[in-house]
Amino acid sequence: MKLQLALDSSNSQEAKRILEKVSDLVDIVEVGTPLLMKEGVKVVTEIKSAYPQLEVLADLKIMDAGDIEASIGFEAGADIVTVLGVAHDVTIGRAVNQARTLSKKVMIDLIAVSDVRARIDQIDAIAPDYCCVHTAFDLQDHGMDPLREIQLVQSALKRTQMAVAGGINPGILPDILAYHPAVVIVGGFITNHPEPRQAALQIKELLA
Ligand SMILES: O=C(CO)[C@H](O)[C@H](O)COP(=O)(O)O
Repeated sequence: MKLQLALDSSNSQEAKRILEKVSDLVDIVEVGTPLLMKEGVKVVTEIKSAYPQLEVLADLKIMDAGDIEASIGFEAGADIVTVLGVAHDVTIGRAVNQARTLSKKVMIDLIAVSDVRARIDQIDAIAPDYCCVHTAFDLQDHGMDPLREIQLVQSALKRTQMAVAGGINPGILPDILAYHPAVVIVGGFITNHPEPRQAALQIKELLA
């Protein structure tokens, strides 16, 4: 099971300071959407060259032009790019083809997919690398319970591995781990913690 650290600060210096403290504890470092919007894909290049041993995910949340936008992330040094599950199948397929050509990976983000039961089979048929059950930032204080969706996705996926994201902390993590996700994505619990390393160690202990 991999730990993905989401760096969603819009300030790359701050994001890099946190990464420096926990880089030995994480498997994948995510350059978050706010950071990409503010500073561009050059942050992906900088982080990949500073930490070549880590996988770097560019959270591009691609919605169209799957091959063009995925290659922007891959050419910048990303190992994985994200594509929205609400995008058309052809968009997901083009991003996946691009990834296969370059020996890279695609993670599909199920954020805002209304009928997950129907969509998950269609996405799995395209065989991206990961499919992420994601509780949106904007819903995290609305008492969302992701476990039902996690269970549904885990039982439906045949060709694709499951990732889980959105407000993950040590309180909910044990319940999530019961569904054996391939990737656990943690952002704010680590990055907003007064002691990010302590927070990351707490998560690692639960993953062990
Ligand atoms: O993609 C994201 C928001 O759209 C975040 O990176 C993801 O939700 C993880 O961060 P957190 O643990 O703070 O929710």
